[in-house]
Amino acid sequence: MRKEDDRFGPGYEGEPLTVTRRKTGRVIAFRVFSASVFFCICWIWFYRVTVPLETDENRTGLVGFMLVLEIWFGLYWVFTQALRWNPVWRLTFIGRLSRRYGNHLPRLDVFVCTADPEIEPPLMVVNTVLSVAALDYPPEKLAVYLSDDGGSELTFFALAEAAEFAKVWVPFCKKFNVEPRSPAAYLSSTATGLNSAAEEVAQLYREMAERIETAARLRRIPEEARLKYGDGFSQWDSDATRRNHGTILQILVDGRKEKRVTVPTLVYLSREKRPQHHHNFKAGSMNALIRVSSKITCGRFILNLDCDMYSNNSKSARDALCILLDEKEGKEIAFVQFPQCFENITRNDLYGSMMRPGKNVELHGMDGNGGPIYVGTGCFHRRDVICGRKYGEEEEEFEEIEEITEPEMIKALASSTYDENSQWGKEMGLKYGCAVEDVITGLAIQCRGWKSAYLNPKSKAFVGVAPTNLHQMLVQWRRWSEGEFQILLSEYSPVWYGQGKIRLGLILGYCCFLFWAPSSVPVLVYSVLASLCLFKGIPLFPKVWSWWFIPFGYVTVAVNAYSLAEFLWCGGTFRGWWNEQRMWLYRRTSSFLFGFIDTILKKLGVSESAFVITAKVAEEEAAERYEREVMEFGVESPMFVLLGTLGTLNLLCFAAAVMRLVTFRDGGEFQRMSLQFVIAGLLVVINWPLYEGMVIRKDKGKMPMSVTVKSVVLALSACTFVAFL
Ligand SMILES: O=c1ccn([C@@H]2O[C@H](COP(=O)(O)OP(=O)(O)O[C@H]3O[C@H](CO)[C@@H](O)[C@H](O)[C@H]3O)[C@@H](O)[C@H]2O)c(=O)[nH]1
Ligand SMILES: [Mn+2]
Repeated sequence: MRKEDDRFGPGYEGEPLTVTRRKTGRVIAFRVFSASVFFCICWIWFYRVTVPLETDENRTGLVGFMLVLEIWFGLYWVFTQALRWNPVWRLTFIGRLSRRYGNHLPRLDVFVCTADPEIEPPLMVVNTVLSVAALDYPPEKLAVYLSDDGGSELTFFALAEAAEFAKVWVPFCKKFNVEPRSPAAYLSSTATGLNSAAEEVAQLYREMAERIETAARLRRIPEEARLKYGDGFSQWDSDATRRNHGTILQILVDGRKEKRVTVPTLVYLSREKRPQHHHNFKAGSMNALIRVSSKITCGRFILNLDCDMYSNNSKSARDALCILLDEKEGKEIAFVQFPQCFENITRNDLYGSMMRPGKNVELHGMDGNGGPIYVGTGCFHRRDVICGRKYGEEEEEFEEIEEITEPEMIKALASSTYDENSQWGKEMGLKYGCAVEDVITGLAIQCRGWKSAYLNPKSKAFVGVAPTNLHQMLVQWRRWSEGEFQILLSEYSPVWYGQGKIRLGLILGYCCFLFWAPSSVPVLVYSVLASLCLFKGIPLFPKVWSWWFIPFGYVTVAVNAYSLAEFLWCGGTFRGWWNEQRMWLYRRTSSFLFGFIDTILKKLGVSESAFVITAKVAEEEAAERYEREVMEFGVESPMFVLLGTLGTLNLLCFAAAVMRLVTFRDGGEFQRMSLQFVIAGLLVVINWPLYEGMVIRKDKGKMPMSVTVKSVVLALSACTFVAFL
C-alpha cells in the first residue's frame, strides 16, 4: 500500500474531516496597506532623528523621549500585524465524521471548574453541567466532572439535584433536538409556545431551581436531601471549611454501569485543601481532575469549561473531533480552541468584553502561524498531550476501566500534597505559578512541537457571563496582564525559549499579549506628555503644513480607520468601537500598570499571588445601569484614582490651551500644536463618562466622592507644578 493511502485510511481518500481556507485577495490588500503604514512609521523615526523640534529652546531630551516612545509604538504595531498577516478559517464536516465513526467515538471527559458559590451561583453552574451532559455525543462515552474549589455543600446539593433532572433533560434534548441545551438558556429563549412535553420539563426545571435557590438563600440544605444523598454529604467533616477540608469525591451517575445509558457519567470532586499547602488555583484543580478522571473514565479527549460557559451548540464536540481525528491534519493538532463568547453583552458593549477583533481576526491569524492560544475555557485537549506527550511520540493506548475498585485510592490523587515534588504543574498538566495558567500551558504544548486549531462556527459553541462593571473588568485585565508578563519573564518566554520551536509569526503574535503590562508605561507617558506640553505650549509634532506632517497624519488616520473598519466588519457598531477605544486606554493606564507593578513585586518576593474570581451576578440596580450602558464606578479603588487623575489632568490642560487660543487668537499656535489639540480633545471626549461619574451623576454607580477629590487634587497639583517648571 502506498504511504498516502495509509494516512487517509482505506476508502476515505479525498474526504477529509476538515479543510482550511485562506482569503488570498484580502490578505494581499492588507499586506500592501500594512506596508504603507510601516513606511510612514519609519518616516516618523527618521524625522525624530534628523529634525529638531520647532521650539525656540533646544529640547533634545524631549525629542529623544518621543523617539523612544515612537519606536516602542512602532514595534508594538508590528506585533499586531503578525496577528493579521496570515489568517486561516477552518471548516468541519460532521456528516463525514458520523459516517466514518457512527457512535464509536472516543471517550470525552468534560471538566467544569467552580470556586465560589457566592459569586458563581450553583444554579448557573449546574446549567453549564446539564448543557454539556446533553451534548450530541454518545452518553456512554461522555463524562462530566465538576471541580468545586469552594468545597461547598450547596454546590454538591445542586449537582445532585441536576443529576436527577438530567434523566429527563438529556433525553428530552435529544428527542426534540433542543438548542441551546442549558435549561435556563433554552427556557428563556422560548418563553412562549412550549409544547406539552417541554412544558412538563420546564415545570421540573423550575421546581429544581426553586429548591436550589431556596437552599442558597437560607444557606441550609433540606434534611430530605441530606438523607437522599447521604453518601456525598457524609464526606464533609463537621469542621470543614472552604480552605481546609479533605477530598470529597462522589460519582453521582455512573454511565458505564447501566445497561441502557441515557445520562453520561457525572462526578463531583472537591480536592483536598489545607492552609499550609498552596492549591495553585484553577491549574491545581484541573490537574486534580486529570488524575482523578484517569481512574474513572479516562477520556482520550478533555473539554475544559469555566463554570459559566454553557454549551450553546450541541455539535461542538463533533466539530472539534473532526479536527482532532482528521487522518491528515489532526495528527499534528494538540488542542482545538473555541472563542469565548458571552450572553450578557449590551448593544454597544460598554466594557469591550466581546473582544471582537480578538475573536474574529487575531485568533484566526494565530491559527495561520501555528495555532491559537489556549484561553482556559471552550478548549478540547488530548489527554496525553496535556500530560506531557511530545509531538512525534506514539499516542498512548488508554485502558478501558470497567469497575472502580478503590475509591480511597482515587481520592488520594486529589490530595493537597500529591503535586509536591512531582512533575505536575511543570511538565505534566497545567502549569503552576502563572496567573494565566491556560496561556502558558498552551504555549508549552506548542513549544513541544504541536499545533493547535481555532474553530469559530457561526452558531456559538460556548457562551458565558462577562463582568458587568468597570472595576471587575479592570481587575480581570490586571490578572491577565500580570500573567502574560510573567510568561514573558519566565523560562518559557517565547522570545527566547520559543525561538526555533514555534514560528516567528507566532512569537510576534504572542508578544502582543505578553507586552500588555509593560505597554502601560509608554501609553501613560504619551498621554500625559501630550496634554502637559499642550498646556505649556510646547509643540511635539511637526506643523500641519510641513511635509513632515504627512507620516504623522497618515499613521493616525490609517491606523484608526483600519481599526474601525475591522471592528465594523466583525459585526460591531460605531459606538461599540468608540467604547473599545476607551477601554483600550483604561486597561493600559490602570490594569496593565498595576499588573506591571504586581509582577515586579512578586519577582522581588514582596507580594504573593492571588486569583480574584470574576463575579457572575450583579445587584439589581447595577444590572439595570449595565443594561442602559451607563458606566459603573461605585467602589473606591486606586485604579479609579489613577483614571480620575489622568482624566482631570487632560481636561485641565485642554481647557487651558483652548482658553489661550481664544484669548490670544494665535492661529500659528493652532498650526504648530494641531495634533496635540486633536489628541487632547479626543481624550476629553473619550473620558466623558468618567467626568459624568465624577461630577454629574447622583446614583450609586457614580464615582465615590473620595476618589473624585483625590483625583482633582492630584491633577491640580500636577498642573501647578508644571506651570512653574
Ligand atoms: O482557585 C480557583 C480560581 C478559579 N477557578 C475557576 O476558574 C474559572 C475562571 O475564573 P474566572 O474568575 O471566571 O476568571 P476569568 O478571568 O473569567 O477567566 C479567564 O482567565 C483565567 C485565567 O486568568 C482562565 O483560568 C479562565 O479559564 C479564563 O476564562 C472559573 O470557573 C473559576 O471557578 C477555580 O477553579 N479555582
Ligand atoms: Mn469567567
